[in-house]
Amino acid sequence: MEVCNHEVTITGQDGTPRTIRVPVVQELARHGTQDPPKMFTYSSSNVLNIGAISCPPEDFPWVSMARMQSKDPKERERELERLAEGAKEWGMLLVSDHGIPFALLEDVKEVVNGFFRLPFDEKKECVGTYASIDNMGYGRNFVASQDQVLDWVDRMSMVVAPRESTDGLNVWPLKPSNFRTSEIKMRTNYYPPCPNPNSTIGLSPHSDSSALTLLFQFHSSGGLQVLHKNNEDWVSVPWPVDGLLVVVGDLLEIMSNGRVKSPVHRAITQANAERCSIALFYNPPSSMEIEPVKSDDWEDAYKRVTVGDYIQHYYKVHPRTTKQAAIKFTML
Ligand SMILES: O=C(O)CCC(=O)C(=O)O
Ligand SMILES: [Fe+2]
Repeated sequence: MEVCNHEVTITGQDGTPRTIRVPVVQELARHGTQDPPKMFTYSSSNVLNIGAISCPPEDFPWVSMARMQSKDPKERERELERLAEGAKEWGMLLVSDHGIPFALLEDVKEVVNGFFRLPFDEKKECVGTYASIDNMGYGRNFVASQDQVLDWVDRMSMVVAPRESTDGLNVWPLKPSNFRTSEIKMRTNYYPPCPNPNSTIGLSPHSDSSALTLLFQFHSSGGLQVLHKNNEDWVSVPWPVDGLLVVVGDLLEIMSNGRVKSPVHRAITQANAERCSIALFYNPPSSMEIEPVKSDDWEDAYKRVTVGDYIQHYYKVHPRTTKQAAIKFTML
């Protein structure tokens, strides 16, 4: 079998960058690999427990955009309270009645599927080269060291806003031609089926460095799990197919002075199903300084930080470490 590889630059212990080659998981799946390479599998000394409890949809927080924009101030207020409660307890919530036409979401799926269905060489060719701390372009999830167990995912990431920004625009795929219609910063995650879902992970546990993330998935077969902040249980997110999911990111945790927390989440793999998700990351400009909101009844827990400095730090420690280690950078 001819193996296609992503080229990944890692920084060695002595600080020198080195390029390593990592198999493209979509290609492994396409060739019907029954035994994922060791670099993707957790062993008995390095245990992965993908179990999670299920959560009835009515117990998971959601808000209605329609009610949030209601003419009735009481209804708006009630919905805002639900939003605040959900964000505080879970750090994420589903959004219904979002008003985005189903047909438009279907078009987005079609375009992203169109990209991932291209042969590997064409995908590589039609997405320009890139070099950035946050892994823009067509490639894979972060690789910090050669000893790391790698995630079973291929990704495409690009900076798409502000409009005048040229940062990352060279990674806009040229095919399919309608890929250029969006104005937002996005990352697509493609998780091929994996014959070994109990010893691989689609996306390792992480919190998002963003202020807010908006997530959209193509299949309701499941895959996203969130760590509940109180009991530290992994919970499968009960995510309906047309629902959007809003996730609190680290920057919002800092700005809210810890009133809302960015949740740790992960994506598992599935034996017989592929899955695709799109994440839109919303950040203030990188030169902006953010500071925790002050109030008399809440003790200051975070420092002022420049967005760019935080993101730089996040990617320096990511994914070798836990969320706590990343956000500690800004804690008093
Ligand atoms: O695939 C998913 O549902 C989660 C994606 C995600 O967490 C991310 O891209 O940061
Ligand atoms: Fe995430």
